[in-house]
Amino acid sequence: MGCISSKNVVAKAYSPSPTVVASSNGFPTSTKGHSALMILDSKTVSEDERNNKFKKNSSKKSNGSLTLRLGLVQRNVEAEQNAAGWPPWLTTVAAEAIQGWIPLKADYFQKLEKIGQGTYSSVFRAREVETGKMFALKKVRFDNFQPESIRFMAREITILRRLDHPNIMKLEGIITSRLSNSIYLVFEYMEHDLAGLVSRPDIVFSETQIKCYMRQLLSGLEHCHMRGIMHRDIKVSNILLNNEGVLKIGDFGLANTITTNSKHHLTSRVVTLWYRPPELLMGSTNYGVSVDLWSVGCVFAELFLGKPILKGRTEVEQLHKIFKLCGSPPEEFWKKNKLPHATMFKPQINYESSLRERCADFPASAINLLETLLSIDSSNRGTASSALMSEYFSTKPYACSPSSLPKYPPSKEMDVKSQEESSRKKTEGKMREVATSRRQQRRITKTLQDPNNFGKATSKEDMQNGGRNDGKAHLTKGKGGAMYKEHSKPPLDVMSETSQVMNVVNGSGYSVPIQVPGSNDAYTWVKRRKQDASSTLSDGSRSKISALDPNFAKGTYDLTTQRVSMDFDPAELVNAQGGKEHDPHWKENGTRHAIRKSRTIEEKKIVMWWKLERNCLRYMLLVGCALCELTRLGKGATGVGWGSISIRGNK
Ligand SMILES: Nc1ncnc2c1ncn2[C@@H]1O[C@H](COP(=O)(O)OP(=O)(O)OP(=O)(O)O)[C@@H](O)[C@H]1O
Repeated sequence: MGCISSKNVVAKAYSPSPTVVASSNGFPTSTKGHSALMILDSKTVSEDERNNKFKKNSSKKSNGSLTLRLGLVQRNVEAEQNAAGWPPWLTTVAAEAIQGWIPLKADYFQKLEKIGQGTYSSVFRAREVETGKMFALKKVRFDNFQPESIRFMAREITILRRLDHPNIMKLEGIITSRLSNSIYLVFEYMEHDLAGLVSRPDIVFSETQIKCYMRQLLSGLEHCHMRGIMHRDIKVSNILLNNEGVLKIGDFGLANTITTNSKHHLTSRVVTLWYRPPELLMGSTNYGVSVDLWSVGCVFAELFLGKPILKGRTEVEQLHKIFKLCGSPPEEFWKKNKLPHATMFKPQINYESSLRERCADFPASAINLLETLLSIDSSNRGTASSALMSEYFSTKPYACSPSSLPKYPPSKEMDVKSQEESSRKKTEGKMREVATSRRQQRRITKTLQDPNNFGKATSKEDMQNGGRNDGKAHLTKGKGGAMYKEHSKPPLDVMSETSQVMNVVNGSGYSVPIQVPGSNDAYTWVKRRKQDASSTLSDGSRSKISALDPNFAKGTYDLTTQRVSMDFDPAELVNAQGGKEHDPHWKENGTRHAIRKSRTIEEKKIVMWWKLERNCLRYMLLVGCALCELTRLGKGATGVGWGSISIRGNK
C-alpha cells in the first residue's frame, strides 16, 4: 500500500525521462503487504546498476563531471517525487526515504479517535474508506520543518522499509500531499500495547503467555539485529499486540544502523530511562545491539512483576538502582570498559546482586535468562538468537500459541494515562478544598495569636466551622469524628500521590528529590513518564526530545557540564549506608515539618492542637507579665523587667 508496485519505478528515477507509475488510487492491491520489500529489492538492483555504470564511466570522466551528474540525478529524483505529490520540504531532505513510493491521500481514510501520544507524534485510529480495515496513523510533528527533525523522521521510514518480519510493525504507506505541512505514517492497527496490558490490575500474565510474548519479542529483535538495525527504545509502550495475540515491535524513531567503525560515535542519549543500560548511563558512544538486550531484560521482568523493575527518577538514581539490583561490577569491568563517566558513577559501596531475591517467584530458567540479559557488562548479555535458544524456551511449560492467548478490551498506555489523569484531577480538586480549609484554619490560628484579638471568641467549634465552610461536601453530615475522617482521608491519599517528589535543599547544597512513603506506584509511573518526556534535554531522563535536538544528532551533549543541575539523590545513597540522621526527612525539625510528616489524621490533630495551645499559653504569660509590670509601676517601682525602657521613658 502506498508504494509504486513496479520495479521499473526506481530504475526510472534515474532514466532520462522519468514517469511515475501507480495504480489508479495509489493502492496497488495486487502487491499489498509486499510492496515495500519489492521496492527495496528493486532499489538494490538499480543502485548496483547505477554504481557499475558510474564505475565504467569514472575512468573516462573527471571527478567534476561526476559530481555534476550526481547533482542532476538528485534533482531529477526530487522533481519526480514532487510530481508524484510529495511536498518539496520532504523531497529536498529525505528523498531516499520515500524513493519509489507515492504518497497516499488523506481522504482514503476516515480519521477516528486518538490512540497514542508520543513525544513528537500523535497516533490515531483510522478506517480505510474502501475496505473498512483499521489502520493506525502516526502524525509526525516537526520543529518548524528543521531539516534535522525531517531527517530523523526519514531515518525511521528508511529503517522501517528495511525490515520485514511478522513481529515488526509494518509501515504500509505515508499520507501527505504537495501542499501539506504534515505527514502521517500508516501502520497496521494493533489493539493493545504492553504498557496498557501490564498496568491493568485485572490482568495477570500466565507463564506460557509471558514465554509467548518473549519469544515473539526476541524473534522481532533478532530480525532487526540481523538486518543491522538496533532499536534503541525497547520498552513496554513500544511493544504492540493485536487481538490474535501477535506481538510487534513499534516506534523505530530512535533506531539506527549498527556501526563497526569505532571512530563513528553514537549518542548515549537513547533508550527511555527505566530501560536504559548502564553503559549508556555512563556515557558510552561506542555500543551495539546489546543495549536492546538490556531493555528486553527490563521488559521481561516487568511482565512477571506487573511493574517496571528499575524505576529511577534521574540518571544517577537509575544507575544506583541497577547496581543495587545486579550488583556493582568488579574492578576488571572498570578497567576493560573505559566509559566516559565511569569515575563519576563508580559506586563507593560494593553491592551484591539482589536479582535472585527480588525475582524469587520467577521460574528458575527465567531467572537465568534474566540474569544474562541484565548483565552489567554488555559483552555477557548474549544475543537475541542465543536468548531464543536458552533453556527458558526449551523447558516446560512451553510458550503457548499467540492465537490461544486471552482476548482483552483495547488497552493502551494512553488509556492508562487518561484514567490516571482524570483521577488526578479529581484528587487535585479535593486537595484544593483541603488547602483552602487549611488556609482558613491558619487564619484562625493567627487571629488567636494576634494580641489585639486576644480573648475574642475563638473556640474549637469556630475552628471546625471554619474548616466546614470550605469542606462542605465532606462535612455536612455525621458526628465530629466522622467529619474529620471524611474530610481528611482523601487529602492524605492525595498528598502521597501528588507530592511524590519534594525538593529539599540538603546539607550538600543539592536539590534533593524525596520520595514520600506510601506513594501510589501506578500513578507515579505515569507521572514520571510525563516528567521524563518533558525534561529530556535538561536531565536526560528521556531520549526522544533530545533526538530532535541538533546537538543530539551531532552527539555534542556533554553530561559532565550537567552534573550540578542533575538531581542527585544522596538520601538514598546515604540511607544505603544506614542512619536516619542522614535522611533529609529527619533533618528538618519543627512543628510544620511534624505536621507534614504525620501520617494519620489523629497525629495531625494532636500536633495542631499542641501548637495552638502552646501559642495560647505564650500569650497568656505575656499578658500576665505585662499586667504585673503595670501594677508594679503604678506602685512607683523603678523600671525593671519586661517593657521597662519605654515605661521608664514615659515616667
Ligand atoms: N500501529 C499501532 N496501532 C495501535 N496503536 C499504536 C500503533 N502505533 C503506535 N500506537 C500507539 O501510540 C503510542 C505512541 O506511538 P509511538 O511510540 O510510535 O510514538 P512516539 O512519538 O515515538 O512515542 P514515544 O515518544 O512514547 O516513543 C504507542 O505507545 C501505542 O500505544
